[in-house]
Amino acid sequence: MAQITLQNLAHSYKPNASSDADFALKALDHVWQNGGAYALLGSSGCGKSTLLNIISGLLRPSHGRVLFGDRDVTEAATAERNIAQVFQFPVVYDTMTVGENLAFPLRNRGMDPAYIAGRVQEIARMIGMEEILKQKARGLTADAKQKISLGRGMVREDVNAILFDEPLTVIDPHMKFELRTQLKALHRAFGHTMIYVTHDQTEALTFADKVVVMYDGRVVQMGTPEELFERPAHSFVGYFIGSPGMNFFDAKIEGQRAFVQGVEVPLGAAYGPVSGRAQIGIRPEFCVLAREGGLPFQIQRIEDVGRHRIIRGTCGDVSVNVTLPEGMAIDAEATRLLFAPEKINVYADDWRIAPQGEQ
Ligand SMILES: Nc1ncnc2c1ncn2[C@@H]1O[C@H](COP(=O)(O)OP(=O)(O)OP(=O)(O)O)[C@@H](O)[C@H]1O
Repeated sequence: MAQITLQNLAHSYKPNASSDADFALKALDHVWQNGGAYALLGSSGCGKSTLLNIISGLLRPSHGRVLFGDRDVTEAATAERNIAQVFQFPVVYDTMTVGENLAFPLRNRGMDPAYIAGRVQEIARMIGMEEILKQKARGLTADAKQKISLGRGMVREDVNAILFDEPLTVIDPHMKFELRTQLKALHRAFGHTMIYVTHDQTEALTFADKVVVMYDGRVVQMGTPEELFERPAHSFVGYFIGSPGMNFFDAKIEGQRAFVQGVEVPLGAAYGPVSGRAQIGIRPEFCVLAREGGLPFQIQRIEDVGRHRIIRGTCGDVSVNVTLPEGMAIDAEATRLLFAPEKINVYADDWRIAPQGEQ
């Protein structure tokens, strides 16, 4: 296993890239710690596959270096990098049995047969396939075949990293949770460095210790699920993480106060001068309906989403979502919206700014 370091890495598919817009992956420096479980999250086209392909060696970056431990592998082919990969669609040999498929990467490297047998048993147990090890893969469902692909991705103990590219795409929705849980268990048991690409925030947040959020070719934040929720570093993270995402208001910031639509909103901490477009961001979970104070609020509709309800409304011309906790009644006379001051984040040109005194 190895720590993976990306040094001043960037990639353009164009031969003579000049502007920022020409880069599918904008310059980044980043370290993936040995043994970490990472998710690479972002919407379609933000550069996730480009980054993953550079790490796996399928794509040579136009700028910068990739290190595995101390070794510069920028020019090294995939086979030399000693990584396992699991793709969107199952890659399974139909003519082989389930057990032979799982054993394939080990046999290929001439490992000891007794070791292979033990390791295949161990993996089969973890993916729930012990009973069908002798069955041919032909005729198995797409779910089952993808489970084999996942198992085969995990079978080698000596890989530098395991890369997953949207591995649950073909999996039935009710199976996704089970497989994610299994992957998490496999990570705990074997401690491999794992990088898991997805555009699904639930998959990212349940799988990873650290989530790397990409937007428009840039890594905009790398953090724990809690950090992404509490302190989104970029407005995109605020929108993208959470259901529904964060509410944003244009604001004027003065010390420990914001002014939104002419109304004073107390902040949880003091801020220095803000340059650029200033906004405050507040999650729907931290907004409260009231009869007085705060901003004028008009309810448009109420959605029941199981355990809680979401109130969709407006403050002036800004659409706002409010999450109403389970069991709480809606006050029909509430026409104002209050925010929990300590839960408000302040943004300048989409980037979060730290309040005074924050480390
Ligand atoms: N081979 C290529 N040649 C030229 N442009 C490419 C190539 N592959 C990707 N791109 C462009 O690079 C950008 C990033 O694409 P990439 O596939 O890395 O995004 P992604 O986040 O993985 O998207 P998806 O989730 O849809 O796979 C996109 O604008 C895409 O059109």
